[in-house]
Amino acid sequence: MNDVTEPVSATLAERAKRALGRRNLIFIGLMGAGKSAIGRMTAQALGVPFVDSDHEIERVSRMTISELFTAYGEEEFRALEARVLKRLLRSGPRVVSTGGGAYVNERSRRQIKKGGLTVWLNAELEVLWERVNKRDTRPLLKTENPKQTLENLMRARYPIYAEADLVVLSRDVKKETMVEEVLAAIADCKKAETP
Ligand SMILES: Nc1ncnc2c1ncn2[C@@H]1O[C@H](COP(=O)(O)OP(=O)(O)OP(=O)(O)O)[C@@H](O)[C@H]1O
Ligand SMILES: O=C(O)C1=C[C@@H](O)[C@@H](O)[C@H](O)C1
Ligand SMILES: [Mg+2]
Repeated sequence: MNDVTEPVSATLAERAKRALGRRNLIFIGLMGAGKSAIGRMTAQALGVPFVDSDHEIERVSRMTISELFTAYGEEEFRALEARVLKRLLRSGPRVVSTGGGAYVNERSRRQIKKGGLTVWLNAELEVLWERVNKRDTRPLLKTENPKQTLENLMRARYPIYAEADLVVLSRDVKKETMVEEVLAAIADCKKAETP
């Protein structure tokens, strides 16, 4: 238990950093929720390193996510994702943004839960669709009706994402506002750090 009273002058970022301790902050949520964009800015605000599992997978494999799906299929991609996450989560504190399907995979979910505090960027379909329909880099949305596919993924995944420690509603507000809400959620989080 941390029963040290925070000085009134501590900024939101300082309070969040203290609450996070040595844990990682792990962003989860659907494609377009803002895990990469908001994750990077949150790391800057906290003054801790940022890593993005999709980017790290592309770096180590020297292939794009789309190429990996085409060459090896989703199952192999998930196995690689789990291996990369295990390494990224080894030491904290860091901000780790995951790919949209990572938390849905049992092996990765176990590692993520063990690896730190999870924050789900929860977003409505229209918000996600507006963001993802501009690019065709997401292999799971290369279907006849990608908006319907996105809705199906929401139905299947939202009950699982809901297991996160923290939930922040991702919507069309300034990214800085999103970061502030994430920091406030961490600062108010009652989940104690295990030694
Ligand atoms: N609050 C916001 N307002 C406006 N645009 C946003 C906001 N948050 C994120 N975006 C934009 O939405 C797009 C998708 O965001 P981002 O790439 O961070 O999503 P993601 O959750 O990492 O998706 P994926 O799972 O596909 O990696 C980006 O262009 C990003 O700049
Ligand atoms: O939602 C998903 O399953 C995915 C999301 C992306 O971040 C990538 O990890 C990949 O396109 C799979
Ligand atoms: Mg991303």
